[in-house]
Amino acid sequence: MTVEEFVYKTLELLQEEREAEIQETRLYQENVSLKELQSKGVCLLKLQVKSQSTGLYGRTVVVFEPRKHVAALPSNGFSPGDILGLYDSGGCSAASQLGSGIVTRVSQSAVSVAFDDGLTVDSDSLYNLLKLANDVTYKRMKNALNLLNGYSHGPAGALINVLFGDSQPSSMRTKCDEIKLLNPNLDESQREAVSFALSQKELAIIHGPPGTGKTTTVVEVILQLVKLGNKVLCCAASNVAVDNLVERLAQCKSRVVRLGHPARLLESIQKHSLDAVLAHSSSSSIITDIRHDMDQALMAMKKNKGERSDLKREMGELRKELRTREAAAISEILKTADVVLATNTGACGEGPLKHVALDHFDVVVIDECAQALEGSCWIPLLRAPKCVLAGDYKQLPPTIKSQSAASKGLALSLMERQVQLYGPAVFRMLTVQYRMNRDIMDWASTQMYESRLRAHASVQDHLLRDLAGVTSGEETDTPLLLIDTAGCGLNETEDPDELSKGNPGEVDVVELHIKALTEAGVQDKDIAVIAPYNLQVDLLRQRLSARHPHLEIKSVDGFQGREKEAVVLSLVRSNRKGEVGFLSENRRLNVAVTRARRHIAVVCDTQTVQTHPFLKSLVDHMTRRGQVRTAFEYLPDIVPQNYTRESKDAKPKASAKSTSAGEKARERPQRERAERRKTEAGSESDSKPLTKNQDESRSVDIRKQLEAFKEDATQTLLQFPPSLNSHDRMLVHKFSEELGLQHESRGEGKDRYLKSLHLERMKREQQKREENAKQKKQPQSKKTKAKKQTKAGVSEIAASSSADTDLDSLLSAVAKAESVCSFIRCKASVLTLGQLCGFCRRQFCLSHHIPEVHGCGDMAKSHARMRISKEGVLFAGSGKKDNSMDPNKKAYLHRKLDSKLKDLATQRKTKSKEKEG
Ligand SMILES: Nc1ncnc2c1ncn2[C@@H]1O[C@H](COP(=O)(O)OP(=O)(O)OP(=O)(O)O)[C@@H](O)[C@H]1O
Ligand SMILES: [Zn+2]
Ligand SMILES: [Zn+2]
Repeated sequence: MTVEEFVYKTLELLQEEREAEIQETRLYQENVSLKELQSKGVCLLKLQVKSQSTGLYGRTVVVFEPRKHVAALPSNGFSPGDILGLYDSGGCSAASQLGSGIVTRVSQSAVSVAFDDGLTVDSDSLYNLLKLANDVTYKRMKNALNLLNGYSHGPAGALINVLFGDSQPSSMRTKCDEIKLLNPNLDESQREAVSFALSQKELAIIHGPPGTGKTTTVVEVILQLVKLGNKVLCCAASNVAVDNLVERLAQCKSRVVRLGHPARLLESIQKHSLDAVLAHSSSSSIITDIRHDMDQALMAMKKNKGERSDLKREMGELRKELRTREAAAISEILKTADVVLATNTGACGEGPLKHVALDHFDVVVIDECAQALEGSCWIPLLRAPKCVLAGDYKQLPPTIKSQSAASKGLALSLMERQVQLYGPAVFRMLTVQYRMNRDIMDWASTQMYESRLRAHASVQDHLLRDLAGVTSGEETDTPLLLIDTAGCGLNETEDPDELSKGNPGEVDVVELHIKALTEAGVQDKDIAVIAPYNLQVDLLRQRLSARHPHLEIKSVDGFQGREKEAVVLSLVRSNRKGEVGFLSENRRLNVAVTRARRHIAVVCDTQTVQTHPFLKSLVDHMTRRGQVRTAFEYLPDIVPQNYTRESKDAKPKASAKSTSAGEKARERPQRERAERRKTEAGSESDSKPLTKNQDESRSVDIRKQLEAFKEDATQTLLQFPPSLNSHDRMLVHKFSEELGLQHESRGEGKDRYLKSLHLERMKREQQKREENAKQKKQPQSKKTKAKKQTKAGVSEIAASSSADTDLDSLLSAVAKAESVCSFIRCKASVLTLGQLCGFCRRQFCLSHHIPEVHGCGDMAKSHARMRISKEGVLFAGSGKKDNSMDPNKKAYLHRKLDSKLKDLATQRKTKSKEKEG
């Protein structure tokens, strides 16, 4: 591709992207409810002011937090440097904007925003924040691309030729194999990368997979370049990455200056910002004097209307003087600095860099290059004859709104384009990683990095149990844990209006696993919970944030560049079609998994996600190298899809019926087919630990044991030895569920055993216990847990006040209960935007209408299960196949199920009548 073609095409794609963004913003402001905006992560509603202060060179910094009863902010796409509009809680229309500011910090519980214009906020009011589209970036990219197109003389001529394939990259004549490293700890691959970067004449790429010390290497490259007398311009796509480099370089005593709005910089970095350096420079007192004079002139202008024109002239002169003085001071500062750092777009020619010559810099270093639009890289690139690009194009590319622009090439980063153009001749890969236990690393290494990664000895075997204060146990001894929800009916949400996806059942499992980890002594702050969907992130936060305030719960994209000791990944997707949505982006899964240092737990429906080969490779890896559990082990009361057990309060007699011999006989052939399918799928790849035959005979064995136990009325307990591996344990659970046997795991580690109890025997026991309890006249029913979370509903109010027979107060209580959300302590009005829960028939606001949120989760789940069994999915593992199920058979099952349900209902009615009578 020629420069002209590239520029032409990129400008067009950027335009398309820009239009998509504008279109989206317009949609937001016109048709979409604020609530929806919030769920898309572009706005935050009804925030209160936590604090406001003057800081940051005269700017007002306001910290916003959610209202008192909300534990955490909804998941959002806000990051430092974003431009936000401020609105009162009424809306987000352009007309009602109170001001705009820049995000300085975002945590799970607060957002800090710096406002330029002395704006003050009212600490009693509620505010909305909306992310504003920012066309400054576009303008700068467009400028740079146009400059690139017409580039004739400037320092980057030879570099441009290389980057467009017009001339081959070359290396320096003087070899520098005798570099004295400033950091003696660099490993072989890092040294090689440093020496390669120094010896290349125009282009060097450092490919740094997760945890391989890319920043460490880039810092060494920069320090070496400076030692050789080079002036370095160092850029990255994000403010965070730039600040990280500033911090590391400053530690090494190099003279650094950070360009950019001080509000966008980390506090520890601010002293290196141009503003701060300027304030401490020798010219600063003169500049302060001039500013002072200007302030006085301004005051005078306000007072003496008559002398205005004179004062105006004076102001003009002062302003001009200020500008020349400042320019001289800035120029001096930039020229004496060794390294100037900025974001790609911050390195534009209209900013402070206009005060240095175009050929001032010798090398441009771009970190995180794979996360930047190529257009933005051209802003700094035109300023030097050589560039060093660092990053990992196997992680997520920049976020692009327009799918079409992305697929037409906008998502291709400069780094990846060069690797495609020249191959190994222009890059060195870092191959020792300092983060992950090798069992975690191996999957990513094989799938993404040609099996070239090695785990450093300091991390290769590290486990959670090696952390101070953490006890050894099943959870903390394993680097890989797969919690399989297949066949457990923990389906993803199916709201067609909701663009995002959630999975409340997986939230339950994640909660229990977090509990196990923290009980073993792992600290909240060392655990990340990652989900690919914002809705799931919100459900997880609602459940976990209050109890674990330091637990980070984020989307995959929000975790790029980070690491945690333990990562719990909820993959969310669970559906009969095997749809995996944007989990199918391999790089997203790569990022998610490679955040983990010592432990990763993946909660997923293997049946659904295995339809995608890359996801399947992860499941296979975890099955082979790690522990596998089924969600049954976590949620003992979930019902497998093959086994229709009625709701808990029904009588045991009915339950015996539902596993009648006739029904079992009908299920068996289907189950066998499913098993066959499973082993066939396993044998397609060589990934299964057991051969097809071994696997089959193993499962037949276990099944026989369980069946024999069930037939034998003399036995009440069957124990399995602790030596059972995790796959076998899963089989025990699966078959026990299918046969209607109660089962549980007891003990820890080696002492662990699994026991199965005959369900009917258990029920008999329970019945006895219940009868005893009834005789003791226990008034409360056991199952009030769900109701506890909600306010007294209409029916309960009626019950309590009918005692007073005060009809008026009853009516007003009912009216009130109907106008506000029924969730405890929530005061949100439901008059216009309420949602009726189909299970408890109460009105909830949009934050609380999801059954799982307000306590109807169990009912929703059993409802969903019911529907699934109606639709013909009758046993674990049948999720995909049933499309091809014989329609006659399906109809038959359908009728059968309906009549059974009717039976149960009449049984229950007569039972309760008996009780009353
Ligand atoms: N040669 C080395 N010897 C020992 N530890 C190292 C070495 N290089 C890097 N590390 C360690 O590895 C971790 C990651 O390093 P660094 O911060 O440079 O990587 P990064 O580039 O920011 O991360 P990533 O590689 O994920 O992009 C740090 O804790 C660092 O101390
Ligand atoms: Zn409800
Ligand atoms: Zn509510």
